[in-house]
Amino acid sequence: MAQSNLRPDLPPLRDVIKRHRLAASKALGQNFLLDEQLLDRIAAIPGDLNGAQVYEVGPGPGGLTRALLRAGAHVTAVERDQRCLPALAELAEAFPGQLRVIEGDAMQIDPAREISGPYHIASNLPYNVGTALAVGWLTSKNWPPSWLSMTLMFQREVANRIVSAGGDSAYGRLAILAQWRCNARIAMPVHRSAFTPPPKVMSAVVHITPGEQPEGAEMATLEKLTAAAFGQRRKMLRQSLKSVPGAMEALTAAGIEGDRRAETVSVAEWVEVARGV
Ligand SMILES: C[S@@+](CC[C@H](N)C(=O)[O-])C[C@H]1O[C@@H](n2cnc3c(N)ncnc32)[C@H](O)[C@@H]1O
Repeated sequence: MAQSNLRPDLPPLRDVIKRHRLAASKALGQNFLLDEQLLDRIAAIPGDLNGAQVYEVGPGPGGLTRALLRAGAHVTAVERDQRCLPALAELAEAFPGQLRVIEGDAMQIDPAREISGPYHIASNLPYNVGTALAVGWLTSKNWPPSWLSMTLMFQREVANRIVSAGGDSAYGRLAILAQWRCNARIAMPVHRSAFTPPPKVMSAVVHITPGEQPEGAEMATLEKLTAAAFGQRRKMLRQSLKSVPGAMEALTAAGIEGDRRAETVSVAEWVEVARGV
């Protein structure tokens, strides 16, 4: 695959935004990152991207996109806001053959259909659809999935819910979904002041890589169990799991006492229960 070590001189992102009149739209979750050093650090999280394929949701004026391109990645980016397309076309010209922009709604797009071969996902996600997109990629029917890693910006609270190891209020279905067959960690906290305009909340970049799917455990069973247990998270498991056939027997077989609550059960223990249902 062609690799680019060229570092074209690019105009500052502030100038791009001004010239293309990209006033941030709240409805589209637009909070732009303009600090190129920070963007280069985010683009470095997946590791060496030289010649790699990357899928990006919401390039906006192209801050993260240019960092990915500088790292030598071949980027397929989906942007909903038409106003950003001329700025992205300029970026594509500066990195010939490295950037393809799809105008559309990422909720309607399956990256595996757009990119042939494995790819990384990297995005400063629009907050209104970020969790739904990540859940879609995490619940891929094919395992290992076609994505090699995900480097995703979330509100800090959502990031904490993804990486929680249990025992706290952040722990729930999202943590289990993210961790039962993936490794998930917070790679970088990002202060709200790094964004233009600054959002009300703090953010964090989460790095997720696929692991082995545990044998004998089905995602549908895991979802059923955790929906029941975390839907009534203050209750003891012997109460909250009553509605799931076979759950009590599986709990006993896994050596988990019925008087425990959902958030005290580790991801590995939930997998063990799912195996037994
Ligand atoms: C938080 S901004 C990030 C912009 C840029 N990547 C950056 O880091 O500065 C989110 C971007 O996602 C775009 N967006 C919002 N909803 C989208 C959707 N459903 N599909 C594709 N892009 C979307 C917005 O227009 C915006 O450009």
